[in-house]
Amino acid sequence: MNSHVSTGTLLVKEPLNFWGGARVKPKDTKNSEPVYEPATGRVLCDMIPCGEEEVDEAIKSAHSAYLKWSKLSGMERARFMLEAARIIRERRDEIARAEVANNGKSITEAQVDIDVAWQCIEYYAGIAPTLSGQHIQLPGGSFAYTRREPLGVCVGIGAWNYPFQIAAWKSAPAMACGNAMVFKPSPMTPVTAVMLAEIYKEAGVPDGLFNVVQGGAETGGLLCHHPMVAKVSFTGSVPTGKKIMEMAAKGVKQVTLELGGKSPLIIFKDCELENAIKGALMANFLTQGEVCCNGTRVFVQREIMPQFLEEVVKRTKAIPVGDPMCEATRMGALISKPHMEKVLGFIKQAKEQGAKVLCGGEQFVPNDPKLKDGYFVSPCVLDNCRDDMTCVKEEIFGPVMSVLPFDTEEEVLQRANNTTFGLASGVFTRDIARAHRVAENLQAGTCYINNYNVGPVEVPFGGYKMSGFGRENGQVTIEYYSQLKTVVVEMGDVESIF
Ligand SMILES: NC(=O)c1ccc[n+]([C@@H]2O[C@H](COP(=O)([O-])OP(=O)(O)OC[C@H]3O[C@@H](n4cnc5c(N)ncnc54)[C@H](O)[C@@H]3O)[C@@H](O)[C@H]2O)c1
Ligand SMILES: C[N+](C)(C)CCCC=O
Repeated sequence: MNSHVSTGTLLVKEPLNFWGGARVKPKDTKNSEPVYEPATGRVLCDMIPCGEEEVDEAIKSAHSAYLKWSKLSGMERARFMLEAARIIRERRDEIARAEVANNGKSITEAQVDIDVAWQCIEYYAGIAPTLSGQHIQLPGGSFAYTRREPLGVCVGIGAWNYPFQIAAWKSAPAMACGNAMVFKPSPMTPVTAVMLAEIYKEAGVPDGLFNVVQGGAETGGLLCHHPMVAKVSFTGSVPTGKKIMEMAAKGVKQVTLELGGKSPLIIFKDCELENAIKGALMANFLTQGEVCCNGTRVFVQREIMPQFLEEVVKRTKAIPVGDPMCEATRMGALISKPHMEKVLGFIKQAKEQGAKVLCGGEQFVPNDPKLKDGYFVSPCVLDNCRDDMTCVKEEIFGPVMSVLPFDTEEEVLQRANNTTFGLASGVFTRDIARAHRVAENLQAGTCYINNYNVGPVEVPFGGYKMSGFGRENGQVTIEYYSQLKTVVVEMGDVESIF
């Protein structure tokens, strides 16, 4: 793949599976599915799902790499990981362009995603040498110690909104702890995970340490049920997350679930309004609104509602939508035609239920003829929303902001928490005590104070309630990719009661 890919030019012909240290041709092409370039509607490549035999080969390849990798010291693992991070930095533009062609997000955002990916690998490379156990003194000179050990072969299953970044978020902590991984990207975005696999190989990790199998639900099921798999880390929707948990339960495998959300963003009248407006845009329109932690329920204190709406609508209308490979574009195309239709359906239903469209919410056809069949939707702000409307209750996963007025802190907290989701939340206020009180009382895995959707790799990310459990990023994720062994050492004689 070259770094000069522009919209409408990329065709992917190479095999997209990777195990044993090389790309692997699919055994059977009969269930092949076309993969589209969202900006043009053109076929980019075929996704050919892996069957039982291929999944088994990939897992066995991972297991043999695990036996070698888990015996390395943290410093040794870190060296390979730092080299992988360096190669990603070097190939940033090429990977970002492939991501844009496959996902439809703007090149500006894709470049940030690739940066976050290498930062994540670099971060966990830094942690790998620090992994250690504890020494516990016992009576009579005896003692115990703990060893932090890897789990074995871990499976990563990804969503389509951050394809490369999700693969890095899962593989980096897994590898730092001494595990191997078999990763399955979404069938809609099969292109870039295999680039990560090639980069790890180039960095010198053992063949089989990071593998990619392509496929959808069936392949995902084969991975979850495989007896040699110790853990499944899943990113995707709540309904699929429930199935993953059921499958993992059969083999008593550990699970991390990074699921969906319908997060509240609360804007108090004492906020710095300019920042709150920028925050609301960042909370809703990154990656065409296809972001799990988006703050799509924007609660605005009644007194500042007119100014907020005027400015937010003005700036939403000014968002440049179009060719995602252009530097000036700030919003690209949605992932697929059915998804675009689903998002437009949510907007239609919102209007039927009484919401007022202040801007956008329509299919958008850019002037450039090559984009005429792309899946573009103009970013939408909905007013007159009520808590019982579908657009306020369900995850739309598109560029749709629902704005809701509120009067008091107590009231808004109750309404913000009135959801089965709990991924993220946000609050804008100048009152420091209020900010921390609200953060404490919001039922969500993350609360942003006076910002939204910033995601440094050093801080843990994950859900409360039905948005899942386990964490990605931050030091705590080590807990989710390792297990603790206790070794008890007797220095005297055995005292037996028998
Ligand atoms: N919390 C997070 O970190 C996070 C991040 C990104 C996306 N998401 C969520 O992901 C969703 C959008 O992604 P999606 O549409 O790809 O989700 P999805 O649940 O449809 O699919 C996710 C992955 O699961 C696989 N899969 C589907 N059925 C399966 C089964 N029965 N067994 C095993 N694997 C199966 C898919 O092939 C895909 O790889 C949204 O709800 C979004 O909020 C969450
Ligand atoms: C926008 N963040 C903070 C990068 C999170 C992306 C992960 C969820 O879809």
